[in-house]
Amino acid sequence: MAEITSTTTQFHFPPVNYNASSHAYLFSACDDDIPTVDYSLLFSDNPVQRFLALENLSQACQEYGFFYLVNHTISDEVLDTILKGFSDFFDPKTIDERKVLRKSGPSDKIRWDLNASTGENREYLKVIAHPQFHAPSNPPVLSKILGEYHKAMRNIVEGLARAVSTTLGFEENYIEKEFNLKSGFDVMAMNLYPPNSRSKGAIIHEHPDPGFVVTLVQDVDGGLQILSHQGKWINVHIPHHAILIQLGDHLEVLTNGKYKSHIHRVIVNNNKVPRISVVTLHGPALEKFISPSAEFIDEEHPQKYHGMTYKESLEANGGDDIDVQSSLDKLRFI
Ligand SMILES: O=C(O)CCC(=O)C(=O)O
Ligand SMILES: [Fe+2]
Repeated sequence: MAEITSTTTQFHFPPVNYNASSHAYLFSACDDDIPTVDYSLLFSDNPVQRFLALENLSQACQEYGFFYLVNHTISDEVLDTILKGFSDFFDPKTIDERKVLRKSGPSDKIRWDLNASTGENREYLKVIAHPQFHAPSNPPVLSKILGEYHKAMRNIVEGLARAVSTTLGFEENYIEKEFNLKSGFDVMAMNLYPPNSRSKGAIIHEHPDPGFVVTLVQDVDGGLQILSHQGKWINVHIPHHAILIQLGDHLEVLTNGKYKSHIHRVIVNNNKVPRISVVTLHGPALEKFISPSAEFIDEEHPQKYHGMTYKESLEANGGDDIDVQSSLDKLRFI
C-alpha cells in the first residue's frame, strides 16, 4: 500500500507516456478491456462451465494480474453500506474527532491520517482486520460495518485461493497452506479523495502491493490506473457492485513470476466529486516464510526471488506492518 508522499518509484517498468520536452509524466491511459471473472462459475457443478471459468481465471492471472470479479457472494447491501458508512465517517465537520487515531507508534492496529501536499490530498483510515480484527470504537456502528464487509470479503478470498491453486495444477488447499491464510495478515484501507478542482496528476504514485491479493471497491467511476504487463496504462472502470482483484507480490514470489503482481497508481483530474475506495490487502501469516516453490523452478525458469517471512518483507523498506508496503525490489534477485 503506497504512501502518498513518495515521489519516485523503486520499481522497474517501461517509462510510459514520458514527455521529454516538458520533463513531466502525463497521466493518460487507455480504456482497454480488463478481464472479468465470474466467481460463481469457478465453483459450478457443471464440469465444462467450471473448466472454462478456471481457464479464464488462469489467463487473467497470467496475462494481466488483475480482473473484475462478478457474481460473487457479497450482497449489494454490504457493499453499499460500507461505502456510505465511510462517506459519513469522512465528514469534514467531524475531522477533529478522527485526529485521535493519528500514528502513535510502529505497532498501531488502527491509523488515520490526512495527507495534503500541493493541493492534492487523501484522508484514510487503516485497520488491521485479521488475524485479530480492529476497528475504531467511534462511531459504534463502524466496527459492525467493517466486520461484516471483511468477513464476506475473506470468504471470497478463500474461494479465490482454492480456484487459483487449481489453475496452478495443485490441490485446492495449496495456497491456503503455503500462505497459512487462516492466520493471514489483512489490512483494510478506507480512502477519501476529496473533490479537487486545482489538481491533475498522480496522487499515489505507481507501485505494486504485497500479499496474496488486493480487493478494491469504490463509490464512483475512475481514479485508478493499472499498468498492463505489456507496459500500457489502463483506466479502471469497475462495473457496479463488482470487485477489482489485483494480484499481490507474494503470489509472484511463490509462483516464481508465473502470476505477477501489478503496478497501479491513483490519479486526480480536476475531480468534481469525492471518491471513496475500500482496499484490502490480504496477506500470508506474518511469520510465514514465502519463497518460490520448487515446482516453479527449473533450468528454463531459474529462481528469481529471495525468501523472507511476510513480516520481514513488510518491514524491509522501513515501514510498519500496518503500512503494508511493497518490497518487491528487495525480493527480486535483480
Ligand atoms: O484508492 C485506491 O484506488 C488505491 C489505493 C492504493 O493503491 C494503495 O493504498 O495501495
Ligand atoms: Fe496500492
